[in-house]
Amino acid sequence: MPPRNDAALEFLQTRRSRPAKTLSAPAPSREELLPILTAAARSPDHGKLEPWRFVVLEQGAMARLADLAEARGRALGKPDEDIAKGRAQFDQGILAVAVIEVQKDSPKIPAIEQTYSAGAVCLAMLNAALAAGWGANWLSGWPSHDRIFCAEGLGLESHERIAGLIHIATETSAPPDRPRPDLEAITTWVTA
Ligand SMILES: Cc1cc2nc3c(=O)[nH]c(=O)nc-3n(C[C@H](O)[C@H](O)[C@H](O)COP(=O)(O)O)c2cc1C
Repeated sequence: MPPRNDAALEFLQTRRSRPAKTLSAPAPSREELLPILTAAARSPDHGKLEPWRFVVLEQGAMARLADLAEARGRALGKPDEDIAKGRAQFDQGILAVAVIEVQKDSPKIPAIEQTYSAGAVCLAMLNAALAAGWGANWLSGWPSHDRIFCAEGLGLESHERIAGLIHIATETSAPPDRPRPDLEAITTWVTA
């Protein structure tokens, strides 16, 4: 058996997100972000399709995306409350990495496995950012599922979608932990 990595196990057993709205400047520099992106890209990927890519949303992009979220909300006839929520994550955003699921044609790898891989990348990025000492939070929100927002705001093509917006910046407060799943209720041991 390889040696136990107690620090890694302890981190994985206690890690928790920091709500995006509690994050403040500074965000990681490009240099500081690279190891986080490297860790995220080291994720399980059946068939080595790399069915994902990253779009780093820096501070300068946030105001534009907030306005676009508002315009899309109005065009879609959404209630004011939803429009305010849709733009808030960009109004408050400091830096976020959009993990883009990029569906690849494959005779062997089903589309759903590419989706799972993109989700794995999101968690790997979140955990790498937390391990690096940043506050981080995986968000979606209705704009991230709106094709026109994705195309106009982030340049996504028709075979691409946002798997997650991983906000990364400086934590201001650690939230209380939330209730965690009852392992007994979700685990079945099959012995025969
Ligand atoms: C795909 C996905 C999308 C999410 N979108 C949001 C969101 O838009 N807003 C939100 O408050 N939490 C959202 N969450 C929940 C948070 O990322 C996270 O689960 C919660 O803050 C607790 O995470 P922790 O277990 O890392 O502490 C989302 C989670 C996932 C997996």
